[in-house]
Amino acid sequence: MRIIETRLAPSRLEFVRPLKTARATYAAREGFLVRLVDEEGRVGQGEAMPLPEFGTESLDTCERVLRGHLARLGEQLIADRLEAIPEVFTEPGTGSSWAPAAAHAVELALLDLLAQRRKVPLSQLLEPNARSEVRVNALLTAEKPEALAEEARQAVAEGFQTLKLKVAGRRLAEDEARVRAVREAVGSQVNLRLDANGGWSEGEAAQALDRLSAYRPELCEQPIPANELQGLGRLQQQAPFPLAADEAIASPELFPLLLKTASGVPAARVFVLKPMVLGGLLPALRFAQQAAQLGLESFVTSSLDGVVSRAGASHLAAALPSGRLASGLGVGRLFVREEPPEHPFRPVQGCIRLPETPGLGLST
Ligand SMILES: O=C(O)CCC(=O)c1ccccc1C(=O)O
Ligand SMILES: [Mg+2]
Repeated sequence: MRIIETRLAPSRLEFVRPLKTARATYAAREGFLVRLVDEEGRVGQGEAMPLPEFGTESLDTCERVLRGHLARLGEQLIADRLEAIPEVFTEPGTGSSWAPAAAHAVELALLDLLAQRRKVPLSQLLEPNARSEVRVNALLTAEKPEALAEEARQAVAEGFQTLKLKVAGRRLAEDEARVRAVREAVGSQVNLRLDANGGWSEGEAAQALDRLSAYRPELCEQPIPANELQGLGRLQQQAPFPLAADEAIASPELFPLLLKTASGVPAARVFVLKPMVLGGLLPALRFAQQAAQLGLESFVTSSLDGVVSRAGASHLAAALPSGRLASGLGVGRLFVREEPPEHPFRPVQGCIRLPETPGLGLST
């Protein structure tokens, strides 16, 4: 394929209310939307929404690198093969300019085009046996136990079977009251996922996981800081339920160490794949396949980004080796307004049913 036109537009998504994690509070998300037009007039869409706390480049670097990628795109003939796509935005010999959000945007727009050219949904370009729907979790954002319980009841009434709750950054007794309130509100059949965003020390985590296990969590994301891979592996050996590495998967260079830490065990039983952080869908898929061969599971989440990225992440989720764990892609309702406003990637009954149209399945 040949790219005959490229477009870059800034994008900003305002949260309905600020989202607090153990590490940061977000009022809005900012990034860029990319459009690539091929020689037959098809339009491929991509999006970059950097999240520097998770190891991506800054907004400024993202724009600079993205403009460079787009300038080079017009100068080459790109083979109509999956393997050819990464070569477009990995400049030979410049390993230092790792800008995953910029790479994600270009990769996604090219994948959208390639899938349209092959006349298949993006999920099937990634994996011929991709599933046709993905289950998603509801992200609960309230702070107090009573408000959380109400939010949880409402999510279950809307059809969500997996709820996710941020923990850490406050006293364990408070978190215990919050987790208990949610469990009591929804009963034993709903999956309750915890996310500490690295907010505990190893000792605190051991105590918290032990205490919170009484409420039967499905898993806990990132109990301790991202760089403590051996500590995470140790905690997982002791923990009464699965731990999930999230912030720890800061770049593809770490993949081998996550699957086998210095002590010989994997860092966790589950891996959270954020395509924006990993530089695209293809590196994320490759990692999930390696993990699955070792009996380790993965699920996909957005990094709180826009419709275009979540559409790509939904196709990736459908292509993963297993769809058992719900994906973190139901965050659209946290934003005041989205672009495009109408799209098929809104969960219905806790499920995103993938469009059958070729490519991403987003109108342009
Ligand atoms: O999983 C979800 O539902 C949403 C994704 C999410 O929580 C998230 C979004 C941005 C940054 C970090 C995280 C996280 O999982 O820690
Ligand atoms: Mg997380």
